[in-house]
Amino acid sequence: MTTMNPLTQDELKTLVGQAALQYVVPGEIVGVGTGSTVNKFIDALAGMKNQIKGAVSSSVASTERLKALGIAVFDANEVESLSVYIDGADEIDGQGHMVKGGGAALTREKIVAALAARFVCIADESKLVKALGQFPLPVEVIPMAANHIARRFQAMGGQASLRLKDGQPLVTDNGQHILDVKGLSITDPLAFESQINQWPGVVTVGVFAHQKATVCLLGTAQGVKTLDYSR
Ligand SMILES: O=C(CO)[C@H](O)[C@H](O)COP(=O)(O)O
Repeated sequence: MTTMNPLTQDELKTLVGQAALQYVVPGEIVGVGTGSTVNKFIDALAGMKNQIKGAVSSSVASTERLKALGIAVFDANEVESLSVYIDGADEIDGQGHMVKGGGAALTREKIVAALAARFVCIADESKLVKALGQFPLPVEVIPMAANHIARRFQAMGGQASLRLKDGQPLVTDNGQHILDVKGLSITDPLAFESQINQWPGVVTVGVFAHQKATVCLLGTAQGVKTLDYSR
């Protein structure tokens, strides 16, 4: 008897990246997220580039990949709305609320997601959680507010650290910094997102509850599972 090898995380990402093509509307512009799972989607999208008008991208990295594959990239200001936005997540719960920003692109991701009627999340099954909060929460902040915001998180039981790259504070595509916050309990994602977004100096908090997923294509050992959050 032969035993089947379980799929690697990379293979699961490829599976869901390809599965997301079914949500791309021919003739339209598609919203494209950021990250290693989205990279698989972008590679698959290249196979249907002649059937779409192009993409609106959520990061410099995704823009470069799209352009390298011959897919036209539009500025978000050039589009009024999108039928669909496709992106990964660091965590997704049973209601479609997500934590995002592991790739530091959360602000542009939220902007492009806000333009779209549907958010299709693509993720391997390790991202599905009962409650958000295990993955350190990314928060994009104005640099001069970083320490003040870190102290506010500390007062609510979190530990915030400035994300570094090559020993220096990481600078986002928007010229800002990222705090990664551990130890938070996010029991009400909608209320939490609204609360943190009001703090002076917060550009974007990485909880996506107001722009939650409509559908999640989850890569599992049994294949792609579709979680529908639209009802
Ligand atoms: O929010 C993101 C980038 O800011 C990504 O969607 C998230 O980090 C998941 O990335 P990956 O597909 O590489 O696991």
